[in-house]
Amino acid sequence: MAEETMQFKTELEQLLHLITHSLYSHREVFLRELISNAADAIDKVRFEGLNNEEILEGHSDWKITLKADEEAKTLTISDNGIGMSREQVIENLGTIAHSGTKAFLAKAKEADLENNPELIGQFGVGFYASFMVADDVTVVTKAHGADAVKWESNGTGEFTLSDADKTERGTEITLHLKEDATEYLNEWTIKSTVKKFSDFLEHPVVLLTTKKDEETEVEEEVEEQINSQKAIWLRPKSEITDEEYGEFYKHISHDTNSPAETIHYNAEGAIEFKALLFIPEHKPFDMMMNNDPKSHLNLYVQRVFIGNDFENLLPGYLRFVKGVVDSSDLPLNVSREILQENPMLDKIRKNLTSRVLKTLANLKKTDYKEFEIFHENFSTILKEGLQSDWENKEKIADLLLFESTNKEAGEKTCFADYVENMSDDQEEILYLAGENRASIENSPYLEKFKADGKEVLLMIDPIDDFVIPQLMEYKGKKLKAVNKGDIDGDDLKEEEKEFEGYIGYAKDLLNGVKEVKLTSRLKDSAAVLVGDEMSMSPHIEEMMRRMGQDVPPRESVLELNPEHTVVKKVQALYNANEKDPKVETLTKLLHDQAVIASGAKLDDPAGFAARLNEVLAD
Ligand SMILES: Nc1ncnc2c1ncn2[C@@H]1O[C@H](COP(=O)(O)OP(=O)(O)OP(=O)(O)O)[C@@H](O)[C@H]1O
Repeated sequence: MAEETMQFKTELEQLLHLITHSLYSHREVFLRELISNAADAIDKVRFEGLNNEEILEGHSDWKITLKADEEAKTLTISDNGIGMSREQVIENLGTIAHSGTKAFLAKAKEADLENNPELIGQFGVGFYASFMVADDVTVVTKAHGADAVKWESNGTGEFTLSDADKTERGTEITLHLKEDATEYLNEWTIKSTVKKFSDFLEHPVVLLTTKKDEETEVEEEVEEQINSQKAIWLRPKSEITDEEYGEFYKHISHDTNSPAETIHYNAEGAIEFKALLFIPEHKPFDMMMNNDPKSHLNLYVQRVFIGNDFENLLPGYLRFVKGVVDSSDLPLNVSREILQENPMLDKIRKNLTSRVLKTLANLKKTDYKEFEIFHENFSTILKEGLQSDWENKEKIADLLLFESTNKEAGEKTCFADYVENMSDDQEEILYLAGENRASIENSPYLEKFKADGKEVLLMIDPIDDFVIPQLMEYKGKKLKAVNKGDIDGDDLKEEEKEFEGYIGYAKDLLNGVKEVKLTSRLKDSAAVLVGDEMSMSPHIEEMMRRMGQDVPPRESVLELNPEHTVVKKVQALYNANEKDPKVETLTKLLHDQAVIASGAKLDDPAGFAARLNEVLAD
């Protein structure tokens, strides 16, 4: 096929511009990216070869080869992996921008890219990192059953494709190094960079150098393996340094920080596997950018990489956990679909889940400060487990921290401490969910409990209102939202007789109110709206409306404080003359203020303003 010139996709062009113009420091990451692509390509062909040996073409001496040519100023990275067909080259290296590219571009603009070159890896733009060090890149590649093809570009606007005469499957990437990047021709630099980033890679990384035989003066190529190739998760814990764990974590997570916790163990017994898991301290960028609800641990079977998309390896609510699971009990030569169904995976999941939860519980006990950082970043995700993992509900609940009426803003407590501090006569765990602490800490819903000296948990994470009710109870104590349903001892049946007429009037007058009653739950406030036990809190309804979702009309109970001057006044006015227009104005105002205090929005703010002005002018 004739030579063909094609345009990069717009986003890729922008990306390349950024890479070539902004990235001068930490450029060594290009080698990590290219070597990791080569390793992925080998994993892919090896995996496909399990069921279709033909594809291997008798060529499975897996190897990633680096070769520096001082004269030509080129560094070549080659592999005998899966290779690419012409169509795949066009797609992968030019026209399809990975979903993360846009996000990367947005982030790169605001971030100081020069000091954060890790962004390159975090957004899956790996191959293009080549242009940090090269002004011209050539890719020659051949896939099984396809013709070899050559891709070439100087990273500005377009790339060319032409035929190539490569005969063996695999990919060879030649970087023509920029004048200021020739250090990557240096043997020592190459070796130390590979050691740093790719030492644990399962496949050998070899360096080809030309050495002159001192006696014969004949030049010959020498091949030297430069990575130790020891899968870190297979090595004994005692031999692994924190740096090694840290580098490996960064490699698989694309995080730039060290993990909060490292979990490394061998499971033995009913099922045998090795796991190396990391709990991050902060949310890595990729997690902030996409909302994938699944976990992605890397699954190996007898050291062969199988994939990172096995949903039943770890539940979605632990998706912040990064790591590797390697099992020798799972069958190797079956399709991914069949493997996905294997009941062993469920056993592994149970084991991993309980290990992660135990580690978090231990972190909470031994390093509360570190745990708080973890909680700040990941508790919203963790809470999803209250809904989906009934078996571990209480263990998850034990890991949750909440603000409370007994603590200063920002200070947290947990269910266990709450229950510990409950007085003997208190039967329920009380909580109030809202948008933020400031908007709920003076809420009328809390008045009675404050007066009685009872602690109320203040739940200000938007997910709380959805998931906390699912917990139902903790250590036998029922959970009770103080703005929903009845509360003990708030009935004022006797007094209600006196207010009977007015209560009936108010109920008929007000929209969205299914019942009006008197309450003793209020001390300073005049009125409050109370939802059904199972209803959503008004602030959640508000949030859903803002997201364009349908919210069914709410029917609440309006509770009035018979001790309050305004309530007394309106009742007296009603008794004197039920047609007095002030009765209507004041009743609506009582309702308006209860709506505002509940965190909901007024249906008719202009009407409220008019009513308020009427009263003020009186
Ligand atoms: N050595 C290679 N052999 C075969 N295919 C390759 C090779 N290098 C890159 N590719 C293909 O090109 C695609 C794009 O590579 P690139 O490094 O830009 O992103 P990625 O590897 O998918 O993402 P990430 O870098 O985050 O892992 C790869 O997904 C792969 O399909």
